[in-house]
Amino acid sequence: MDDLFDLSLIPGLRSVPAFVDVDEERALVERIDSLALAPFRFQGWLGKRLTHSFGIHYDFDRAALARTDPLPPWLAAVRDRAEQAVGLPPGTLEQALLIRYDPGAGIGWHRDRPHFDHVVGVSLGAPAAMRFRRRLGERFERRTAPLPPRGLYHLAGEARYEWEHSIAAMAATRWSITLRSLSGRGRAAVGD
Ligand SMILES: O=C(O)CCC(=O)C(=O)O
Ligand SMILES: [Fe+2]
Repeated sequence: MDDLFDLSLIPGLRSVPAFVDVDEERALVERIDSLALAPFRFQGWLGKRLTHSFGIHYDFDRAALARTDPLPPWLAAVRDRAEQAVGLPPGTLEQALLIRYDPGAGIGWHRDRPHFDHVVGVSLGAPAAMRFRRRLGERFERRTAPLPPRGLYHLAGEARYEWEHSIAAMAATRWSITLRSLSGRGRAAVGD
């Protein structure tokens, strides 16, 4: 874990700058693009980003969590390495959410659903930045973390639970692999 470093921006936010190499990035992008990516749905709204989930599926329309197709081998391999990189036990990151942000697509301010606990992301394609904010009285305290292509980030603790995050609309295409563990609430929701 020597290459995992604390961005020092927010406790709980850590990164691995070159988690995948250029050849692997190209292969992963091809794999993601070959999936049936669908516009992200939120309470009847269609988002601009395209997504596909494995392992666990969260249906925002029905606010229900359910098990879905297991991670295919190429994705399970990334998941296994990500767990090792951040020091989580094997099999902890049960959900993989694949996203393609075409030009104009981003993700608005949010905290990830309470059904999930650890959040580990891998960035592919165009560089982006993850913006963080947390309310401080009348205003927001803000931080910005770079999301370089091929890098991994880990959100836990304060960065995960006390801060909201967002990504501004992209100018060029970015793909991401977001791996998440289930919280106690999430495990109860899927019937574990
Ligand atoms: O694309 C990313 O790296 C972040 C996605 C995200 O924040 C989410 O799906 O909750
Ligand atoms: Fe998120």
